[in-house]
Amino acid sequence: MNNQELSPAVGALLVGEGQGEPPRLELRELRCAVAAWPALFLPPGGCTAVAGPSGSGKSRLLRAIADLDPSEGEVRLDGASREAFTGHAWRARVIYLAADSAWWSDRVGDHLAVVEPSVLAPLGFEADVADWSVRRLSTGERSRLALARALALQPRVLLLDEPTANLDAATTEAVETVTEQQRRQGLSLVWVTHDQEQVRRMAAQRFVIRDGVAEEIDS
Ligand SMILES: Nc1ncnc2c1ncn2[C@@H]1O[C@H](COP(=O)(O)OP(=O)(O)OP(=O)(O)O)[C@@H](O)[C@H]1O
Repeated sequence: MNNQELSPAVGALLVGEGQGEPPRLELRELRCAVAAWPALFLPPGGCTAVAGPSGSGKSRLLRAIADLDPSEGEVRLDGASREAFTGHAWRARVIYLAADSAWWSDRVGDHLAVVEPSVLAPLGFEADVADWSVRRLSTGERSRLALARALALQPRVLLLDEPTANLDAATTEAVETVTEQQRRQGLSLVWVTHDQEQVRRMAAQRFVIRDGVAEEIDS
């Protein structure tokens, strides 16, 4: 088989293999109950966008990568197989950020591993947000604080499920700025969005789920 016969994703995978450094996140033949992702090569600091019709399996695939749902296939982090991690250790490094975040205590600060002003301030919060009640949060505040909560755990990969769907333009920009900052420090992102302008701004790689299969499309 020559390189022209390879899908773009598999081609990138082979290029990455040749460079010696393992990808931050690598998928081979990942399959969950409703969809499959044949190949993904995501470098440190990289961002892959995922689109597809409602119900096509975007959330389920992200949950499968995070090991929140059962799946088959190979998932690697910095070259290490997911099987080498406990579920808890994997999910601390590969965090799934749901579109509708769950909160288990009424005090915001109880959810933050650290109160990090350099993350909270660009998202529009001061450190006293730790004392806020979760019940008072608007939808957009919940989304932004869920992002801050995830970043406080210093993940290696963040799986973002429509993180700006409920946000206005200014707040969307704040989320993109914070995630860009984190990418410069090596955080890798898989970003589900229907916003094509956002895809152009954020992602070098793009996948679309067609007939239950994530296919790479030209960037
Ligand atoms: N726990 C579950 N058990 C069985 N089927 C499920 C479960 N969760 C989701 N599904 C189904 O799997 C399919 C894919 O759902 P998923 O939430 O991944 O879609 P999506 O592409 O993220 O859609 P949207 O853009 O509307 O959020 C849907 O048909 C959904 O009804």
